[in-house]
Amino acid sequence: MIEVKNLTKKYGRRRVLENVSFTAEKGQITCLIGINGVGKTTTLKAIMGLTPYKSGTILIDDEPLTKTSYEKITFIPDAAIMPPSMTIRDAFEFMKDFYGSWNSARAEELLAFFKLKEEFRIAELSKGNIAKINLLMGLAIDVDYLLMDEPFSGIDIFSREQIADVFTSHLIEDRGVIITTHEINDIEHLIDKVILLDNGSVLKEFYTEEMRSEHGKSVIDVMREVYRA
Ligand SMILES: Nc1ncnc2c1ncn2[C@@H]1O[C@H](COP(=O)(O)OP(=O)(O)OP(=O)(O)O)[C@@H](O)[C@H]1O
Repeated sequence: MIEVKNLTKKYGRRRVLENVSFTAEKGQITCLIGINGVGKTTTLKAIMGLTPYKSGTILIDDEPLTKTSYEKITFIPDAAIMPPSMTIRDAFEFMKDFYGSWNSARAEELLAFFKLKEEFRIAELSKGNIAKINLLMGLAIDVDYLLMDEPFSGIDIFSREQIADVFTSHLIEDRGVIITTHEINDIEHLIDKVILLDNGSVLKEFYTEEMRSEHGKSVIDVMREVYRA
């Protein structure tokens, strides 16, 4: 489990996260939702140790982030992560050399799943295909937790559907996933847990199934209540 407790972060004098607390379990998809600039990416970066924070605790399977926890967790950003001059084949070779836990068989399977070819060059990929390659790179490392920043943002409906299919396939296995989004429509059915953020604070944390069965509300219903209040 990933536990974020009372995370507070400032950029200069500006407070961008204020006592943010939530948990994300293994085997579940947790979604950080909020409009642009509420602090979703900053939260993911703090979990990964990519940005310092003022106060708070972040635990991964009950332990603070250390060199060994990096074997447990990976971050999939929303921009190209590989140099544009590389082909997908070069990128695979790079990842294989860099990560002991690179799973070549899974990478090949994902490449076929997304109907991409090894000879494609990163520079030539569309935004949707960049998103697929990023997802592929993250999923092909054998880690327990995946953090994904806006995996569905700005890409066409068919690519979204393909990416969504990965979330319901064996390719995710029993890993814990945290994704950020400001558009919930297409992915509501995939999500186990929701964290609603606003102005750097958690407004509400809930399980989607519980919300549906006990209160008859969808994520969008709850968002309307919370954000319009
Ligand atoms: N390096 C930085 N220096 C100063 N301020 C920053 C920096 N990075 C982010 N911020 C500010 O911190 C706040 C939170 O940014 P963050 O990127 O976490 O938001 P977000 O919810 O991920 O937004 P988006 O949906 O647009 O990606 C924003 O107001 C942003 O302007």
